[in-house]
Amino acid sequence: MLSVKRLATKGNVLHKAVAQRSYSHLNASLAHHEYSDPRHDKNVHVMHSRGVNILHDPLLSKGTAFSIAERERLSIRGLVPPRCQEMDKQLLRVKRNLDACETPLAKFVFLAALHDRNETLYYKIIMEHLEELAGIIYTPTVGLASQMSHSIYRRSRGMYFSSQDRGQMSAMVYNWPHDQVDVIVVTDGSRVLGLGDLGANGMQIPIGKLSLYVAAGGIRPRAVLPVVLDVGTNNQDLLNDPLYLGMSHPRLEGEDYYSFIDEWVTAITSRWPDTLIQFEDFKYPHAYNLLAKYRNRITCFNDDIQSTSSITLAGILASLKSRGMSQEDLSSERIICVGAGSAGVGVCEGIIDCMVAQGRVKSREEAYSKIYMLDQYGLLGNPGFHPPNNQDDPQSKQYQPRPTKLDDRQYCYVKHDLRDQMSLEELVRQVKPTVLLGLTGIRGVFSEEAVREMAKHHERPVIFPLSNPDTHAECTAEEAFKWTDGRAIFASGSPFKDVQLPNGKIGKTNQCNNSYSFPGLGLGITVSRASRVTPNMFLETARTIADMATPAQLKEGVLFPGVSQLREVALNVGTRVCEVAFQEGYATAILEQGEILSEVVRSSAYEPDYVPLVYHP
Ligand SMILES: NC(=O)c1ccc[n+]([C@@H]2O[C@H](COP(=O)([O-])OP(=O)(O)OC[C@H]3O[C@@H](n4cnc5c(N)ncnc54)[C@H](O)[C@@H]3O)[C@@H](O)[C@H]2O)c1
Ligand SMILES: O=C(O)C[C@H](O)C(=O)O
Ligand SMILES: [Mg+2]
Repeated sequence: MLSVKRLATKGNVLHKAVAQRSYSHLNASLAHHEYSDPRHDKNVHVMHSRGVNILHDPLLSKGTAFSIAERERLSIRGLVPPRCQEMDKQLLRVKRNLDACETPLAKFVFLAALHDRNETLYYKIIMEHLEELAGIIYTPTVGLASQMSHSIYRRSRGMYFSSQDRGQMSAMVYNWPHDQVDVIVVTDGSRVLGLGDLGANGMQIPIGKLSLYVAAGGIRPRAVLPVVLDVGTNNQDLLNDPLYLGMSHPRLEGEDYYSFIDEWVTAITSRWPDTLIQFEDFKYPHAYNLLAKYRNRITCFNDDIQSTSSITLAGILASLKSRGMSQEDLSSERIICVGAGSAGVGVCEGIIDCMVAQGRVKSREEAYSKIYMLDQYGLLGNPGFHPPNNQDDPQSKQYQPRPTKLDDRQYCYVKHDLRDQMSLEELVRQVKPTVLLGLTGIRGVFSEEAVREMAKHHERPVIFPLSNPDTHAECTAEEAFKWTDGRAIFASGSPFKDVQLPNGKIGKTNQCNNSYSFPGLGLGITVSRASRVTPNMFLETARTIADMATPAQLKEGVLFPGVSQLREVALNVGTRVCEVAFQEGYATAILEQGEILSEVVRSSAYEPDYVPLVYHP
C-alpha cells in the first residue's frame, strides 16, 4: 500500500495547496440530476424532476423497489404494483427468468432489456453471477449478438457517428445527456473478434466492454459511453440485408477515413478533455496507425494491441512460475506467435518490453530473436532461403512471395536464418518452442501434429489459443489436453471448461482475455485522472496479474484468479496503474494527506446499490 507521503516523494504533481481539487472529477455535475455525494454515489440522490420519467430512466429506476415514501415524493404512486419488493426479490425473479431462457442469445437479449430498464439491478445480477454471465454479455455470446445485432435490435444505447455526420460531430457530442464521461469504448466494427467486418453491428462490443468496466472496474454506469464510428462496411451480407442499421456504402479508406476519425477525436475531447478512450476492434493497420497518432496527444489506448499484451504477458510470467522457473527467465523462452496482426504484434511487443526491462537480453534485437511469428502464409522468414523455382522441388513450386510487404512492426520478427513461409509444424520441429500463442481468428490453426511435436520436448507445453469467440479458437481445451497427454498449460481467449483427463485428473483451463486488464486500467486512469496511458502501465498490469495466483493454483496450471474475481483483479490493477500514473507524473488528481491509494481506489469503485431518491425543485 502506498500512502500519499511516499507518493509525494516519487511523483511530481502532489501539492497540498491544490488539495481542494482532489477528486473533483468524481464530483461531476449531472445533466438532469444532482447527487449529494457524487464521489461515492451512495447516499441520497437529489433530483430536479420527478414522475414517470424517473421510472423509465434505467440509471435511476428501481422498478418495484421504490419505497412508499419515495413513490409519494417522486409522484409515481400507483404507477408500480403496490407491494414494495427489495432487490433480493427482484434478483430472484431476474434469475428465474434468465434460467428459463433456452439459448445464450436469448439470455443476452433478456439481459440487454434489463440493462435498458434498471441498470442497478443489471449490474447487481452481473456481479453476483460474473463467471456465468460474463460469457453472455461479453465474449463469446457478444460475438453472436454482434452478428445478429440488426435482427435483435430493441433500443439504442451509446452514440453512432456516421459518414453522414461529417462536419456535425462537435455539435452532436452535446446530444449525450451526461457532462461527465470517464470511459469511452469506440469501434469502427472493422474486425469484430475473429468475425470480421460487422459494420455498425459492432456496437455490441463497446457495450459489452463497458459493462465489464462497470461490473469489474467499478466505473459508474452513467460515466461510460459506447460509440460506433460508422464509416460503412465491406460486409456484403449486411449491405444486402434490409434490416441492417448502418450506412449502406463500402468503408471509407485513406484520407477520408483518417480525417473522419480526427473530427471525432476533436469533438469528443472538446467536450470531455480528460475522458479515457479505448480503441476497440479496428482492423490492421488502422489500429496501429490510430494508436501511433493519438497515444501522445490524448488519454487513449488500443485494447487489442495493449491490454491483450498485458494479460498474455501475465499468463506467460505466471506459467514460468508454474513450471518451476522465475519470471526473470522470460528471455529463455522460445515463443511462437501464430498471427501477425494487431493482437499478435501487440502481444509480442509487450513480451519484448518485459524482456528488455528485466535486463537479461543485451538488446531489443536479441529479444526479437526469441519470438517466431507466422501469418496466414507461414513463418516471417527469409525469402532468399528458398531454392530458385524448380519443377522437381515441390516446396519451391509452392512458394509465392506475400502479396503485400511486411511493415516495419512485423519485419522486426523476420528470422533471416529460416525459410520464409515455413509451416507451423515444420517450425515447431526446428525450434521446439516452449510457448505457442494463437492470434489468428482461425479455428484449427494449432494442428494435432504441431501440438504433439511440441509436447515431445517439454513436460509442460504452454498452449494459448487466444482467438475469439470460442468457435474461432486455434484449438479447443479438449484437443490441447488430449494432444499433450494432459500436460498442457492452457489459456484461451474465450472460456473453455476444465477437461476431465483419462488419468482421473482435471486439465485446468484459464481465460486469457483482455477483460482481466482493461477494467483495472480504466479504474486506475479514472481515479488518478492520468493524462496519458503509458507502456509501463501495461507492463505493471501484467506483473500485478501474474502475481495473483497462489503457489497451489500455479502447480495445477491455474494462472489467474477466476472470472468471478475480476473485481478483485481490477482493484489490484487499478491501484498499481494509479501508482504508475503518479510516479510518471501523468496523474492530475490530488490525494488528501494520509489517503492510502488502494483504499481510495476501492472506495471509488461503483457498487450497484439502490440509493434513496429525493425531489428538490
Ligand atoms: N484473448 C484476447 O484477449 C484477444 C485480444 C485481442 C484479439 N484477440 C483475437 O485475436 C484474433 C486476431 O485479432 P487481430 O486484431 O490481431 O486480427 P488481425 O486481422 O489484425 O490479424 C490476424 C492475423 O492472423 C493471420 N492469419 C490469418 N489466418 C491465418 C492462418 N491460417 N495461419 C496463420 N496466421 C493466420 C493474418 O495473416 C493476420 O496476421 C481475433 O480472433 C481476436 O478475437 C483475442
Ligand atoms: O473482446 C474480446 O473478448 C477480446 C478481444 O478484445 C477481441 O477482440 O477478441
Ligand atoms: Mg477486441
